[in-house]
Amino acid sequence: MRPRYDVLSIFPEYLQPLELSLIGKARKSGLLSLTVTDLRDFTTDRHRTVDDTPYGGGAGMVMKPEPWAQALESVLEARGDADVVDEPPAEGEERHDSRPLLVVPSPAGNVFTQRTAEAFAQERHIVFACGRYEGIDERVLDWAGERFRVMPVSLGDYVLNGGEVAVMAMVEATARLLPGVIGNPESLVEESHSDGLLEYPVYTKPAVWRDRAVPDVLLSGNHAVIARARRDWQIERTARRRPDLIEALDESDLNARDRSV
Ligand SMILES: CC(C)N1CCN(Cc2ccc(Cn3ccc4ccc(-c5n[nH]c(N)c5C#N)cc43)cc2)CC1
Repeated sequence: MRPRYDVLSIFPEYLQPLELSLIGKARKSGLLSLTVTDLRDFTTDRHRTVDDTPYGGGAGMVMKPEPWAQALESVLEARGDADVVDEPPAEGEERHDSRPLLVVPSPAGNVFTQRTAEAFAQERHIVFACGRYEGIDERVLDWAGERFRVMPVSLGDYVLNGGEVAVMAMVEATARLLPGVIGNPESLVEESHSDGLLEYPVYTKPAVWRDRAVPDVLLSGNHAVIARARRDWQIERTARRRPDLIEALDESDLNARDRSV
């Protein structure tokens, strides 16, 4: 599967860093397709207006619905597989919903986590709608629900000025899970959050740096003991920095991790 990601924004240049590094290489080697489109290309007035005053009053401006509908319809037409018919579901399986996923970054969205990134990495086509101002006219999300699976998503409990930063993070967190994007897939296994715990501390040469030595256990060559030490450091670090994650892991889960070392 070659996933397709479309990003709609009034600041397309904001997404240029996605042309760099591993994601840029993945695009160039055809592991994924990423297209960024300027929402203003779907306006009709000479000022290329995308916003207007809010009904009901209040501070700020709201993004007009029509440019969004035109842009989203254009993305659907460009899919080129509009006539794709979903294969009938196998016995006992749910019917596959081939509608693309429309991710709408929002302070009011469900929080994006590693689980969300893993789910996104299974998607054939994701459209990311970067809002600005006070947000997008709510009717757009309602209208889009006829053609997309609509998912409001928040990067976290803090306020940004728009959706672009969130989309950068989501695309990176998702694309790095795709086969072939990260050189060594092993490095995906022991990452923070991949197993519910924060990752262990890492060290490299020199063995002693500014009077600080690498923990002896890492120089022992005993892989079972090293693995055990790393697990202990993960649990200790998680308990100290993210006790909420420890609570989310039940006792048997933690013990199972210990047994697996
Ligand atoms: C009372 C009245 C003056 N209040 C005014 C502020 N309102 C909340 C409000 C605040 C900022 C923005 C700016 N903005 C526009 C599109 C957009 C997309 C994502 C995010 C965003 N922020 N934080 C995240 N984790 C996000 C994600 N993902 C922010 C966005 C939009 C909306 C609440 C009402």
